[in-house]
Amino acid sequence: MIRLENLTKHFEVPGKEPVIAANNVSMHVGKGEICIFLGPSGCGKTTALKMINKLIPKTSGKIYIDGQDTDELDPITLRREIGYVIQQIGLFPNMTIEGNICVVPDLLKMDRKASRQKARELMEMVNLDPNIFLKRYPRELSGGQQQRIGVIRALAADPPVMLMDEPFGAIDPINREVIQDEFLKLNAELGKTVLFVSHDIDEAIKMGDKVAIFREGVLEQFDTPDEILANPANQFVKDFVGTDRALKRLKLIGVADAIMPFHMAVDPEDSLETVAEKMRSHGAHIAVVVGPRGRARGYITKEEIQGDSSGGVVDEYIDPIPGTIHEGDNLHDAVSQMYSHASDWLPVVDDDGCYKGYITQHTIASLLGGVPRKRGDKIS
Ligand SMILES: Nc1ncnc2c1ncn2[C@@H]1O[C@H](COP(=O)(O)OP(=O)(O)OP(=O)(O)O)[C@@H](O)[C@H]1O
Repeated sequence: MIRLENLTKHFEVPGKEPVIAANNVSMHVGKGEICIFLGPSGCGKTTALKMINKLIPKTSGKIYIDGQDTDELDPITLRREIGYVIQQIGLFPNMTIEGNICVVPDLLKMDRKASRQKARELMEMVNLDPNIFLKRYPRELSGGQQQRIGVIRALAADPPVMLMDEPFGAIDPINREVIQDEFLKLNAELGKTVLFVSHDIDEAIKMGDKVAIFREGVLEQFDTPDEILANPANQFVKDFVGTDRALKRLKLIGVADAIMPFHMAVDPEDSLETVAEKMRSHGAHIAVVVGPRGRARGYITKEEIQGDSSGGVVDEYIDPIPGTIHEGDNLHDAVSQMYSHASDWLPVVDDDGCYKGYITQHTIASLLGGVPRKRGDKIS
């Protein structure tokens, strides 16, 4: 969808050597992918982004969007295809929120009624009540709400490509997490191809299908977040991603993908003999006792029941569960829970609190030691 070929930018500085802000940068970002431009201050992230919508003229190289050489497009036509979101937001203070969102559709003379309806839909998608906010002015919104409007405004004309320059950089950490989640959800539905500047490695890991790490205009590594964390290309990338890169990888793996392949759900009235056999055949150390409504009521261990030949039932050996983890959480959340409960395993539950299976520290450790993973890979 977006292809950069040897993209280069030299800024001429009077009386000095030119600054090389982009040095032969080549990459391809597929349709619907989110690519994060990451790197320290001054490494050329913003310059690379602004060359794509011609806010900064390139020195050399090529930029293709959907196979089209952007040299052949005038800047106005090009920018119609590209939504642009910046940290400073830049809403027009004298226009209502509705007016702000519909600026580009109105300029493009798109159907007024349809664009206003679209504005309402987009607002609902980021949890802003259109009946309350559409008629307000930017100063009547919080910073986080204004930034949501900045994102919606860029999406209003339905461009296939979005350029986002540290869009959530000025938002406090808690709201930033919320707005990141909202954006991911929104884009899962809209499927835009997104280039997103950040200097926050955690944001990059969370948001990016691909991450491009820059240093002094050079693209040092371009890969999936997990590949970058598992196999940094050089010492610079290794230092940049941090010494806790193994722990960061935990955020990339969903709890649902690490559930043990056997559920080991047993009934309180099951005989110990049957359960012991079931555990033996699966090599399981734990079985989870599930009540009539599907909730995890407790657990039993292999060690506890293996010497019992009294013909008893599971109910006699139930220990309380150490806590639960939701199937939609990630392994970082799970490990954190395990440590806080001093447990090496956790039962996984769904929205209704029903038992779905369990995860163990041992499996998590072996997942991290294995080959880099793509989002959605399951354990085998
Ligand atoms: N108009 C300009 N004239 C000269 N040098 C410039 C100009 N614009 C940017 N630069 C230089 O180009 C390099 C890349 O700047 P750029 O703004 O792209 O970096 P960045 O990675 O986005 O940084 P930050 O994270 O601080 O925003 C820097 O060394 C910067 O000083």
